[in-house]
Amino acid sequence: MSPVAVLIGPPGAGKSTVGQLLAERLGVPFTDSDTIVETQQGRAISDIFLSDGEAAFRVMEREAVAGALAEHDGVLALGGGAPMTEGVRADLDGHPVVFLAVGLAAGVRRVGLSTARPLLAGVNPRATFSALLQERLPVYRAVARHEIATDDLEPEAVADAVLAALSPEADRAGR
Ligand SMILES: Nc1ncnc2c1ncn2[C@@H]1O[C@H](COP(=O)(O)OP(=O)(O)OP(=O)(O)O)[C@@H](O)[C@H]1O
Ligand SMILES: O=C(O)C1=C[C@@H](O)[C@@H](O)[C@H](O)C1
Ligand SMILES: [Mg+2]
Repeated sequence: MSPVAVLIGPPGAGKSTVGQLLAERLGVPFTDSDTIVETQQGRAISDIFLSDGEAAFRVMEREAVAGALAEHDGVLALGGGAPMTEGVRADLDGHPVVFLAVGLAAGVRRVGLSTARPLLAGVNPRATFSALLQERLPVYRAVARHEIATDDLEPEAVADAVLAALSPEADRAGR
């Protein structure tokens, strides 16, 4: 058993929102590596960052992703930074990975100033988000089979685009 779709992308790309829609459409379960880590740890990711640090979180995240890739046969959304871990990238090989892309303006608008995202909780979330996009874009692209630009699409339309990309024909052609 393995996921029918794995969604990656920066914070605010819509992985959780679109992932749930997609799972409903396909009649399969949805899970999110962030939720798996929080459930296993019994605390919020912001608390894990605060007390254990990011490196410790990345280890927990890698284990959560590996487990879900092996066992979850629905839609899986990954934490925004998960593909930056080499072991996660190796584990993603062969899975139907879809990159939900979002530009700086839309991304910042969507994430707002939520303290639930520890990496963006600094003094200049816009600059942080911009640097994060630059660093991660090539990595997201390298691991994904498909890329969907979400800036001008409602979540329902993004779900449509993911379904179209994952249709057997498009998938075989790597489109
Ligand atoms: N295509 C979209 N158009 C407009 N708003 C969107 C779209 N996708 C998501 N949103 C909104 O943006 C916010 C962030 O979406 P979501 O939590 O799904 O992102 P995420 O990729 O899971 O982020 P994170 O990595 O932080 O978990 C939510 O308020 C959601 O309703
Ligand atoms: O972009 C990131 O590095 C993160 C995104 C969230 O999904 C969480 O996994 C965590 O806040 C880190
Ligand atoms: Mg999410």
